[in-house]
Amino acid sequence: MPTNKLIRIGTRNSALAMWQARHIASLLENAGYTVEIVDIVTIGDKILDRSLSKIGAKGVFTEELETMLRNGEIDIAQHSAKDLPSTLAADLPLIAFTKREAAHDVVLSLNPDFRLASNKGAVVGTSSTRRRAMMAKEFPQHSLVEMRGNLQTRLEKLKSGTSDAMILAFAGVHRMGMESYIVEHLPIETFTPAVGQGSVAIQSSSRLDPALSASIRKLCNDDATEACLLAERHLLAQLDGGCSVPVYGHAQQHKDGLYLRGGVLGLKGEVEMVASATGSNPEQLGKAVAQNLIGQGAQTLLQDIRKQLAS
Ligand SMILES: NCc1[nH]cc(CCC(=O)O)c1CC(=O)O
Repeated sequence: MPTNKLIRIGTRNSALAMWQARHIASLLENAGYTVEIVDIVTIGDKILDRSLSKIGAKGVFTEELETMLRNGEIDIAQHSAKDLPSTLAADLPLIAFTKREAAHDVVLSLNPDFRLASNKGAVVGTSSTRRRAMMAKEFPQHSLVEMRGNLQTRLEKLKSGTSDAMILAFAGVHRMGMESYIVEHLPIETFTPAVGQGSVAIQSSSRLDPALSASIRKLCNDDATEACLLAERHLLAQLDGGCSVPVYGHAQQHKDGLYLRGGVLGLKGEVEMVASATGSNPEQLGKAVAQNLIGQGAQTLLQDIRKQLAS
């Protein structure tokens, strides 16, 4: 262990982010480090009256933590890997990805018998363009409402009758102990998760002591998850995606190598481009799947979508 035994972890202060920061803290404390959690309220947490796609800027949850990393106010920052832009500044690398939780989406409702397929027409809450597009494609009978805010806020909205059901990532629901509201687990094939969903990423400054950085990586990184996340993130970077456009990507370790499936949907699910491949090099795999999608016209579709979201 390096001589500097105190590690300061920067994090958003939502309950989910704090859970994740404590998770990282416990991995480090188990190895003898002392950890201080430095929590902040980000722009993304302050602006709740507009959808993320309308705020537009990438990194509304990450920029302020990046500044603190650069200033040396924190040693590492933890982020939901899903919330990270596909490309980061070269001086602020990701040094670890924690073992991924089940990555799928789930449906929450107060009605235990609620099912998306058999219900004839309900109000379903979601804030992501990916989930909206998938809903429009798979279950067009439902109407969709914006559900922003942290998971507790969204659960309160559900309880107050804002919607009959809502769609969330299993990972967050699990971490927040809200499983009792899950009425349906959505299949990875039709509701393929967002890039990075379910894993926690650790970002550092390139100025961090290399021995400390290596030690943090050793304690927190899961190699299999990292390979998947790198493939997914290279896919997203090639498409110039981000969490505000309806792009998905999910990699899994199969017997014959790393398998990556990715796609882009029109905002109303009216078109979909899908591609998949197997490989051993995450970067090459991500780029290959992206190239396939680009060959199908993904970039034109995404340009169109960005215009529609901006207006
Ligand atoms: N965009 C918000 C966000 N960022 C990460 C998670 C869930 C936890 C994870 O994917 O690791 C969520 C909530 C959700 O989409 O349901």
